[in-house]
Amino acid sequence: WLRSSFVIGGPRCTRDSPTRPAVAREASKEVWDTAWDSLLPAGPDGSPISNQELLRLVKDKVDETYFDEDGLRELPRVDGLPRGKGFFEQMNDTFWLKGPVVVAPLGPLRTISVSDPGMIKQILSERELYGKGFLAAVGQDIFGKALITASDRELWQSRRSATSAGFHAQWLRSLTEDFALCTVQAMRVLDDRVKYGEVVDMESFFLNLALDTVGRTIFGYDFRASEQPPNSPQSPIVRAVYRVLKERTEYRQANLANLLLMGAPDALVDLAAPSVAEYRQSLRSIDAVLDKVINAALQEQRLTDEAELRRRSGGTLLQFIIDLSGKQASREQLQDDLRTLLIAGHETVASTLTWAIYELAKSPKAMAKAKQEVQKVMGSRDSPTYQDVKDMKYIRLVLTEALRLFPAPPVLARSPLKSVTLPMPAGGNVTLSRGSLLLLQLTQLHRHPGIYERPDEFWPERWEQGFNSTGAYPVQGWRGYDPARVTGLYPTAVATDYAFIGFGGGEFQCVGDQFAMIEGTAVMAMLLQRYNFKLVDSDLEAIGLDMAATIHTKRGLMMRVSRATG
Ligand code: HEM
Repeated sequence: WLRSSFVIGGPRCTRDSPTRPAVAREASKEVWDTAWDSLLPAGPDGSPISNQELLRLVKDKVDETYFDEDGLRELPRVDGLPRGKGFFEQMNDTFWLKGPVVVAPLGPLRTISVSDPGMIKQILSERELYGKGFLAAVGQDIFGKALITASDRELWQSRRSATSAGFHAQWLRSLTEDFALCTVQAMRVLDDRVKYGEVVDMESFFLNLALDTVGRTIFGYDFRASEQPPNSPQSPIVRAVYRVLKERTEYRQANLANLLLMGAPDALVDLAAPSVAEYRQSLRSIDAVLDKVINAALQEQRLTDEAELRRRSGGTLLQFIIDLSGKQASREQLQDDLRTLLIAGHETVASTLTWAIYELAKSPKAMAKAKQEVQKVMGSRDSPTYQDVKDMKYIRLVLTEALRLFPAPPVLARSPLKSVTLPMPAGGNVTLSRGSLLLLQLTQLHRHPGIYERPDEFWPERWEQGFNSTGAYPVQGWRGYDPARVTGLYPTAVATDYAFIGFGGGEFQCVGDQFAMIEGTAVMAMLLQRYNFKLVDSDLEAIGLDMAATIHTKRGLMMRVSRATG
């Protein structure tokens, strides 16, 4: 999808001939505008952008192409990427050629891609001025109306409060033990494969492990994914989860019909699109499990106040939400919340761990340093504590650096809820109409040559000291990075003045960021303590990259894993 945001569209249509009589054009424009306004009127300023209103994005493109009406005329355009190069090189070239703000086609729509930290800061930190627009609409049949997709502010606010209260400090601390238990379970299977000298797909390993951790900690269900053969899970529920993930990341890019058929009745879908029917069946299987765990949590319900709940250690996030809110949240709402957490908290963590082990295996110095840290902090203990996670700073920087290079997701989408004027990095302003589709390009921001020294290099130590704008591309107004501003487990958007937004920033910042960092650090430490890792092929071109909801490999991350001695 990300790739298509640059590539789809082909050559731009030519604008209207200048010889066309201006009067006729004005008249037809008036008819055209009136038709749109009566059929699909723009909503009032500040209101959520409805799915129907999103169709007005097509109008913007037609206005530009046929009526030469284009408020974005001053911005550079991208029609496609240079061929025959790797993804990151292509993004780099585009940056150098066109700068950090470009207009790019996405099928029949027009997008504005941004990779300047100042503009991104303005977009992410302005409360209530931007919604998630297009991407929220596209994801609604998967996530329902929960945090990621709730365009209605009141609903989003209520789900955000309920969920983020659940991620309280006491619970987060107690999670380290759960993460360790899941990792021990996964390592048992890994040990068998290591014994027989098999090549292991570490991407699948991490996906399975991250599914088990989310199941255990968020809603108390043991998927036993780590016990399944990688890439061909036998349990129907694990298969269903992966089928839904695939829908999110692959099928929709490959076949737009899947998306168009989402509202169609089952009988029609069964006939017209077996893959959509299969996807719907998978969603139903997941909901059946969620129904079961919600029932169990309701039976256990002990209504109590938030202060008491915050002192509680252990238990699942679901139990917390149910004990806090009683029957305020409907069963349907709880299902949407859980499906959102299941998907948002699973693939992202697995992707970060995958790229972290890839980079460590490529960098013997970083690997040795990481292993030394584990040895120093954990000694002969084989499961980390929360204090260990805090003490293993280098491992946390390894994860941060992997997330900088391979952000998950690689793009954030936003749409202004009313017309906004944004200052441009090189001076001047750009005015965006309500509903415009903004794409914040994390892959470019995180490799910005004016921010990061040797931007494409894996170099976790860069986060140990402060840095300011450098090199041939100075970034006006960027405050620089100061480690003194890091208060939690990783450098946030605020600490980096929006140069690193691996967990987003502003009001929609990731609700599971601490959860993810604790999990990532505990899992990585346990693996480094027990095994050595060697890449079968380190070349990214050979591994193959798929840009989707996360950056994942085309064929898995194949590694030779052996038991560490000593
Ligand atoms: C390394 C792992 C993770 C990464 C890189 C990550 C990244 C992100 C990012 C960038 C956003 C902001 C999206 C936007 O602004 O449009 C986000 C939001 C979110 N994340 Fe994460 N995430 C991770 C782990 C998790 C985990 C473990 C959970 C839950 C268990 C989670 C749940 C969510 C939810 C619910 C949102 C939506 C928040 C809202 O809109 O209020 N994430 N995540």
